[in-house]
Amino acid sequence: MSLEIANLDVSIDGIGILRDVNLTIPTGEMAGLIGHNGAGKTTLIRAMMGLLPADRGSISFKGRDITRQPAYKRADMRISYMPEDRRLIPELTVTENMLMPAWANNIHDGEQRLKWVYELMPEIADFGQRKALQLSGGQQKLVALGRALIPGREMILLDEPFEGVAPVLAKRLSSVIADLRGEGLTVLIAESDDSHSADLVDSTWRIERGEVSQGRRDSSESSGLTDY
Ligand SMILES: Nc1ncnc2c1ncn2[C@@H]1O[C@H](COP(=O)(O)OP(=O)(O)OP(=O)(O)O)[C@@H](O)[C@H]1O
Repeated sequence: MSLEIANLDVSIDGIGILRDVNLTIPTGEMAGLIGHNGAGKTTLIRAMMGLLPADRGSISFKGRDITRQPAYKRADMRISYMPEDRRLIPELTVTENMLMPAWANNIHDGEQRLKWVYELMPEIADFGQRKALQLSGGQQKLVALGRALIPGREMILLDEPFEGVAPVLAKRLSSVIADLRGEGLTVLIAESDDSHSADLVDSTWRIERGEVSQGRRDSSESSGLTDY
């Protein structure tokens, strides 16, 4: 098992947000985390990244308890995430933005990994010398995915990657994520509904008011999602 979250409680400013979360993803699999706005997707991803402390419970990655490991250690473990709001540095070029995590985390083969990312997404190589502020929101999402892939070689957490992206670019993002299959990467995709992730994932988890339950795909259901 790659990721194992057990009995996790997380609060923000003393208000309980996540309650008794249990979630597992086997190594190399893709999982969907589906929940409405405010359900707790970002909070769970931030807790997994070590950006929010756990009140109770544990987060383990490849058998190692990382619950209280500081956030910067995630890059050492090759875990990375793509924030919902992209967080590119507008005045830097696309290439500089992509290499930023390599510079910040002493990743020595960053340039080599960048080359691989550019092969995966040739369209972003084409605007590598442009400043991030010159790109559309959807193009910035592609760059943010590429940037997450520089350190994220074991696991990447994608926070609403399709949100606000025009259909044609969302399709492209889906196909890039599908191409990651076979790379041995463990992937979590948070989405408000499963419209883009349904065809990508091996398992689906639903989050509602900070509580997580496992769902499965069922072709007989029009929604495509059924509770166990
Ligand atoms: N900094 C904060 N201070 C107080 N409450 C917060 C903070 N961040 C999130 N919350 C609360 O935590 C709950 C979960 O929010 P979260 O952002 O994790 O949801 P989400 O599923 O990612 O939704 P969205 O798609 O809207 O980002 C919400 O009720 C939200 O109001």
